[in-house]
Amino acid sequence: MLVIGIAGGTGCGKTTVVNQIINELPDEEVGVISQDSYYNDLSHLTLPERRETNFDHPNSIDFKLLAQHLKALKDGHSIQQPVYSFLECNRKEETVPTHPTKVLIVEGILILTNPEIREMCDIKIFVHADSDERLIRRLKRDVNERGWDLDETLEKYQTILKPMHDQFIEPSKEYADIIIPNNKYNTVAVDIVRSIVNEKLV
Ligand SMILES: Nc1ncnc2c1ncn2[C@@H]1O[C@H](COP(=O)(O)OP(=O)(O)O)[C@@H](O)[C@H]1O
Ligand SMILES: Nc1ccn([C@@H]2O[C@H](COP(=O)(O)O)[C@@H](O)[C@H]2O)c(=O)n1
Repeated sequence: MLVIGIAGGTGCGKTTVVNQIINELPDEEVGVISQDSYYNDLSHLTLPERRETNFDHPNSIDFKLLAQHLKALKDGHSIQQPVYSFLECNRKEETVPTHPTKVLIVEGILILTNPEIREMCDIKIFVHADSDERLIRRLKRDVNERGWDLDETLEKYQTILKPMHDQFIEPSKEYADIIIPNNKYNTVAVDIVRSIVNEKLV
């Protein structure tokens, strides 16, 4: 199994890049695991308390379970991947059966901050977009899709997202084998990664 780790700050375009890479590739050959599925279970908190959580700190992720699942998939075993609700700020009851594939992409803001996960990635990619681009994209998404208002999102950016990005996410760039500039759509970089994936699939 070829494991590709894809990190980068919120709104840099990780999900978009992943979709461009896997577009038209057979589902049974290429799998995707999102770090978001592995946010800690916060069922003991109320929704208002969960909404106050710092979701950009490495401690917000159950990296132990993620590493365990990656190892199982690499060893050829299926896993039950947790499902996350951004509206509820918590894991759902249901899980998704996820089977081993020839290529596995693991994506998330904090993927390259964890030594054990880094160790399991054959190729480490960091998607870069400038902070103003990322803030604009994030604002649109939080307000239109995730039930936050403008002021809440801006405050969260200043008090959590930016400090966590500077402390944990940006420094993890040094571990990347490939950095994809993504202020604009970068079809050349995506094609290079697609050709690496295709090589593994023949
Ligand atoms: N290169 C790009 N140029 C303009 N908009 C982009 C680009 N890449 C992604 N987007 C948009 O920015 C938003 C965030 O992208 P997404 O892929 O979800 O980022 P991430 O997964 O890193 O948070 C989405 O609305 C997406 O369509
Ligand atoms: N309940 C939550 C959990 C996380 N977030 C934010 O998601 C961001 C990571 O996802 P990207 O697609 O942007 O990489 C992260 O910055 C968290 O703040 C959230 O809004 N709500």
